[in-house]
Amino acid sequence: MDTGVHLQAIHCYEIGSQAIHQKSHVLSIEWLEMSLAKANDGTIGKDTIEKAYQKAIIEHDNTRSNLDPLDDPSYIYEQLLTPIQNHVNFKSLRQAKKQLLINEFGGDSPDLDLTTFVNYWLLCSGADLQSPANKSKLFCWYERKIHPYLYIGPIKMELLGTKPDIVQMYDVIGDGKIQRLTEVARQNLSLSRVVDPSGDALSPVRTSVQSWIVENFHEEFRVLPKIIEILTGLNVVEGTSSEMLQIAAYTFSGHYEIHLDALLTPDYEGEKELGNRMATFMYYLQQPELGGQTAFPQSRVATQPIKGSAVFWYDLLDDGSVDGTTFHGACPVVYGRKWVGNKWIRYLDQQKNRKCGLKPNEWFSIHSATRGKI
Ligand SMILES: O=C(O)CCC(=O)C(=O)O
Ligand SMILES: [Fe+2]
Repeated sequence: MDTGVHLQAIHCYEIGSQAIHQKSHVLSIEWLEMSLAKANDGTIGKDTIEKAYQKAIIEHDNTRSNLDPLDDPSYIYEQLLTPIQNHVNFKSLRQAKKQLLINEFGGDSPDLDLTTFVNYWLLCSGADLQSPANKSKLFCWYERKIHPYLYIGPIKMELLGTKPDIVQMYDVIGDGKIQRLTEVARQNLSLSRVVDPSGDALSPVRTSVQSWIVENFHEEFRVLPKIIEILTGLNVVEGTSSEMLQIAAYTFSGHYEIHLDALLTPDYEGEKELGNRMATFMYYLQQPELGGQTAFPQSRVATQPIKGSAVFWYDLLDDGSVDGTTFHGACPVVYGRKWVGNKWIRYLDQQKNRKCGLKPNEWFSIHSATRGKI
């Protein structure tokens, strides 16, 4: 959305300088870079900006050196910037950082590393991180084959990323149902929590409100899990093979930093009986004007929160172990409101329908899965 209002070099400088005071290192460096890029507008001397910029880099690197890298990666870059800045092959620090992220990306490590974290923010800012080779594997199609129902009403599906596969399905829920779901959810909203080892916790990592809907209690919603069964080929029976429907709403700046949906605390309620969260089917129920994408750093894609669509991916590998490449996060909403509905599908009840893979921990491949593999 272009509002037609543009910041001048001096504005970016002011913001960058404030950010230095507040020790927001990433922000200060990026705003000062922006100020440098605009310096020709003559609103402030280039030397002044340059001085502040060097100061920001030194402060960043000092902080970086004194910190346990996993302490709080969100306000520092994952590497010292001074040596990169001195590297002759790069025209700008911004370009160097991007290249480093891309070089370092792609390892199989299931751990949340800093690159994953930074890529989340890059994706949220609209960066295109998919290589042409990646993109050549993507496609979209009308799904008509996986269930007889779809012969009459095929569903538009799009493979948006691979490893892990991320599929968006369009027009899977209509405006009437969306309105009713949000009405019912509103009666019972509370601040979102995250699952942590000591139980549920409020956290700045997740800033939204949410409520749970038992679809079975509402005649009008009973059809919803059945539709998900048709679309995914999985069993989606509430309480047996899936959880209740979680509705969450975000307003300005609301976000959910990268996380795994699969549960890592083995004695978490319900996990033993139902198995872990095997797959996520997430509806977009209301579309913000700007922001609010869902970023998948490993697949290098951010899905757009298009109302009425849903995003689907597997959180576990074939053998039931957690797929550490499924880190994802809700990007901050910049303007407007966003509502989503999460249906988490559990592992154990799927065994009857699902063919085992040939390797012990194979990745699920969604387009072949939806074409009848499972
Ligand atoms: O809102 C989104 O885009 C993602 C939400 C999410 O990942 C979650 O609730 O687990
Ligand atoms: Fe999630």
